[in-house]
Amino acid sequence: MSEPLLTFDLQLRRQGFRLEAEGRLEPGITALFGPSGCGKTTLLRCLAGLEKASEGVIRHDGSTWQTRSFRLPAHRRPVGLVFQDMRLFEHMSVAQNFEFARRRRRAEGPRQQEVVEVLGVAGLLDRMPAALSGGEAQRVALGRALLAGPRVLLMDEPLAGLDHERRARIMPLVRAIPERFGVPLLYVTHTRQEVLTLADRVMLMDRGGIVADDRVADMFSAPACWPALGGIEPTVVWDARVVARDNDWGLTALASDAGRLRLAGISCDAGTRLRLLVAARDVVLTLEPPVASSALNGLPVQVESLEDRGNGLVLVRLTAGRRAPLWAEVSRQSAAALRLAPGRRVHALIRPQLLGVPH
Ligand SMILES: Nc1ncnc2c1ncn2[C@@H]1O[C@H](COP(=O)(O)OP(=O)(O)OP(=O)(O)O)[C@@H](O)[C@H]1O
Repeated sequence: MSEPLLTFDLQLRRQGFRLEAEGRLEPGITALFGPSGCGKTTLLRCLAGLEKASEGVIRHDGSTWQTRSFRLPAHRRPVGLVFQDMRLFEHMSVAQNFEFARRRRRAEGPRQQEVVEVLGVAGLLDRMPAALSGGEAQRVALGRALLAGPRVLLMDEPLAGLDHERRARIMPLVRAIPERFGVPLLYVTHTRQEVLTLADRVMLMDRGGIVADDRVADMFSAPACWPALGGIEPTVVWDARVVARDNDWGLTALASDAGRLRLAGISCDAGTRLRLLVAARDVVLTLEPPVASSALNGLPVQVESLEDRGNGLVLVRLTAGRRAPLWAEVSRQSAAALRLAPGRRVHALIRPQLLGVPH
């Protein structure tokens, strides 16, 4: 596993609320997810040095930002902040906003040309903030944060004010940041879809504490986490990589821990990383590999355990390929007919859903 870049062990007391959060930020995008009022924004503010009453320790890549006796002021922490309300300087053009950020730099930062190109804002440089749409302003805010040369980017529901289409356009840009600029991102969101499409990891927060921190695929596949993720139905998330295109049939072949898969209706280059979601109700079990079926994806699987849901349905935990988890929901009658029991090998026909942004 890669070295953590940022570690924290923080406490803060307010009337009716107590933050006691310990964790670490890994490279890539970490979604900070949890119910309203659990302390997500407060944690971001503590990391940025904006909560004077916070106590505890923050270390970043060999340097110390905070201990019991020392506190690096907010303006000296190499942190970029992007909020929903993005606070561009209204009296400066986009180019001047960028220039201001570049002058604030204390260390190396990305080239403006690269940031402008990645965020697609070349045509906006002469505009004033008041003349930008919500999506444009958010891209400019992101550019400004990047040009200040942050070592950690903290984003608090940056896309919450945007409609679905604008979000969908900005998400791949956000997704590209850690790799392109070498900056890890802590991203507060209320939206499960954003967690699934954007994040490498999820930090689950509840009542002021970090209650779980894991890879998205592991978190979403674990029943113990389903209530905290908003009561999702049994589901697994698999990360996969495009290995080939079959242009005759318009199919894309993917490699995943579960085995080889094929998807229709997408067009991606070999090597593109994708994320798939497979809901238990989109899995059909058969004793033999299907001879004739319209399902594109059939995998040999092994039964791990069964849970009678009490409503005529049985939830079956399976493993596929290199121990990729899979859930199937079948009727009690089907479970009996297939003689499902731990260790039994059967076949699963699955219908994976592709999640928005390449990973
Ligand atoms: N300025 C403030 N003064 C006093 N209490 C505050 C202040 N800001 C937030 N709180 C309280 O601190 C707790 C944590 O708030 P915080 O905004 O960090 O939660 P959150 O998880 O970000 O919520 P949301 O998802 O609704 O944005 C809540 O109980 C909130 O009411």
